[in-house]
Amino acid sequence: MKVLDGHNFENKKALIRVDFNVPLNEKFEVTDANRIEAAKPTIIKVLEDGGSAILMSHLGRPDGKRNPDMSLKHICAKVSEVIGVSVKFVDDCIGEKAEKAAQELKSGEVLLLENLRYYSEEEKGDEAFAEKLSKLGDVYINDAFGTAHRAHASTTIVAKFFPGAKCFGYLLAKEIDAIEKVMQTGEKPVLAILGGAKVSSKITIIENILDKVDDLIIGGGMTYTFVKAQGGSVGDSICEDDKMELAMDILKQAKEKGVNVHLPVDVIAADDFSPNAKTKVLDVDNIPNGWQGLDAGPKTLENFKKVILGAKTILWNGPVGVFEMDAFAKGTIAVGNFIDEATQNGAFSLVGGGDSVAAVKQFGFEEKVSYVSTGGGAMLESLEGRTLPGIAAINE
Ligand SMILES: Nc1ncnc2c1ncn2[C@@H]1O[C@H](COP(=O)(O)OP(=O)(O)O)[C@@H](O)[C@H]1O
Ligand SMILES: O=C(OP(=O)(O)O)[C@H](O)COP(=O)(O)O
Repeated sequence: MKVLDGHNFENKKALIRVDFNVPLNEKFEVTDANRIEAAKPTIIKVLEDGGSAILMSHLGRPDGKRNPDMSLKHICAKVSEVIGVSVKFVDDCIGEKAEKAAQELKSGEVLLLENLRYYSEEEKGDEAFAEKLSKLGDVYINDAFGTAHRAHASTTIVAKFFPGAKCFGYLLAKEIDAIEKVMQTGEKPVLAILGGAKVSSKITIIENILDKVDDLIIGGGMTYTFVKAQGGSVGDSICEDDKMELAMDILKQAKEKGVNVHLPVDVIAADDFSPNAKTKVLDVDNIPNGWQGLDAGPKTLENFKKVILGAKTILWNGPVGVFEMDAFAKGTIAVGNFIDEATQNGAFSLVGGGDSVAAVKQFGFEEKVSYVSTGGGAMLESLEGRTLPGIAAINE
């Protein structure tokens, strides 16, 4: 892997693609600086070597127009605070103004460029636009894992203008390493816990990981398609009838590959999809009409506990219940606690993909698992086994 450590940035201007696509409140304040903190080690390495850092990112989806609500100037103060260096801002990312600001940058200084997506050329992966970006730095570093699944000008195309002078930042390297630990080099038994709403959105991941794991826990809304496919009654639970054949095929493939699949045996069922619904514990395959399964039941959690505590490598993607409602969050919290215990016992645990991180943060598991990914879509695509264009561009 072409990592940062092999480079010395003394007197170099490093053009760094970061993912500062962070949430802002109505006063345009950063409400979660995790992605900024995650990019800090790379920026500090460049500065400590005696180089300067030019940071480029997108924020939101302005669709090729200058939208002041999505200006990166809103986050400049936060970046300064996190990095501990006063960050300069220029209200463009290409052209004379940006080039002048980059030129004037001295060793130890940091410049933040305006939103890349103010130009439609960014998302189109336009070569001329990428070349203009490349004029700003001597070296290109990609540290934007959250955007590594996009073949955009700043994440992918720009790399070709830096032959021999491009590398991954520490964050991207850490994300790649975490994925490899689960998918290739992890100590056995390797366990994947897949939850979330629908089978259809996880199917490629399931098929890909069947070759990598020893155990697979399936939870959340996906459960009911598997249960109904095997002849169970799921009542009003979320179920994709058109995916039942696929569910049976997954179970068959798992058997052939020697993967132990663990499905819920009981559920917390509710008479309404609401926080105030009446609830009762029911067997997963005997849910009457008028009731729907919204969380894992007690026997299920006992089973999950054994499997999780027996695992040495754990991947967790997707909640096992409707965690947004307190009444149906217990299963997801319990799974988080079991993963915490397994991690304390020496297992490696990775959480990521989609909105999984939201659940982990809500319940304070961030510090308790080995690694929480900074990428939603990028992690999902990695778990699907796809090569991310942002990663390929550095390796080429
Ligand atoms: N039994 C269930 N019935 C309906 N929705 C569920 C159930 N279990 C989990 N969910 C929902 O799944 C959603 C997350 O699904 P998904 O987006 O696929 O996960 P992720 O984003 O983590 O990959 C959550 O909003 C959660 O409420
Ligand atoms: O936040 C992001 O993606 P994520 O919400 O899937 O983690 C990235 O910054 C990518 O943004 P995009 O999905 O607008 O290309």
